[in-house]
Amino acid sequence: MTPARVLAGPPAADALLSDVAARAARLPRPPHLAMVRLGDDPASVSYVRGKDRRAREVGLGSAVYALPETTPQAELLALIARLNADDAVSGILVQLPLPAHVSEQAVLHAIDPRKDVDGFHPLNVGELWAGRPTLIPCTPAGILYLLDLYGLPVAGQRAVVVGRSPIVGRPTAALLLARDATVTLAHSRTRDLGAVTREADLLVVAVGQPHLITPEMVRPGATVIDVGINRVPGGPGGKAHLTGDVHPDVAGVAGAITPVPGGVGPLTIAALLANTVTAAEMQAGRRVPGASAR
Ligand SMILES: Nc1nc2c(c(=O)[nH]1)N[C@@H](CN(C=O)c1ccc(C(=O)N[C@@H](CCC(=O)O)C(=O)O)cc1)CN2
Repeated sequence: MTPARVLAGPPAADALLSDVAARAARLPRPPHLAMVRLGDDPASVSYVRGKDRRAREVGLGSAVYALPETTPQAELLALIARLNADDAVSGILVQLPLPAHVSEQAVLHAIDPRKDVDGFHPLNVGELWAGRPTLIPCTPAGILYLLDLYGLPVAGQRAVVVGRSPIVGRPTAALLLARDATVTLAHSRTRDLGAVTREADLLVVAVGQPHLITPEMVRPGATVIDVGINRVPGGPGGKAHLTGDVHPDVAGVAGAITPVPGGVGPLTIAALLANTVTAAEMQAGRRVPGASAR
């Protein structure tokens, strides 16, 4: 069997970002993204820094509110209320995960749904599941953009999503359904996972378990989207290295596959900036909400 086509994330992210820059330039003022981070978790620091840098590169305004890990929930909610009320702010993002003393639900519910560029507010979640256009979580939006850019079909495909997280698994299933795929959502209690994944024309894996998906679990020729970002020991110089939820040997069976790193990850940031421009367009009365679920 010929090795799988590699679906590289960076060129797809660049294509999306050039569209973001063009749309931002057509607005009366640059869209502005406000990001809130609590604590100094190295991965969160790096992701927020990447979002801030990319935002500025494409002509968006960006501000990072880096708060101590011990910040009381009430203080965080007060900051969100100020950002909600500030007309200069187009989009608000609170980087996850949050420290244990802060309720993720309280925080995500507090963000104005029109500025919810992560698509995590229950109103936006509900609109997505209803199949209506709305602000869509960034990794799922990035996955669909990647599939479209590489010309891979979605409508009518048997899609299996492994993982039911609110950030990736659930919204990806909703989005694939909105795009007319036949969707199965598998999870940690799914019996005979291999039998389920072998049914997939399109397999999306987002569980955070290194190499969970092995070649015999994949239908020959299937498209495999690996969302796992696992830091495991054994990299050069004894350092940790990144690996996905999909075993590298799956590339010998699949028709197309995303690498880790350099697959879906870069699309997450590009999709966030696309959502920020969408939010700004909506606020400027230039766009019907979202218009990107289908
Ligand atoms: N408020 C949010 N919090 C989190 C989200 C989110 O969408 N909104 N997603 C993840 C983290 N994340 C963005 O925030 C993110 C994850 C991975 C990447 C990425 O580019 N990954 C690279 C590898 C980078 C590395 O070395 O770690 C890749 O896959 O090539 C970007 C953004 C959780 N929190």
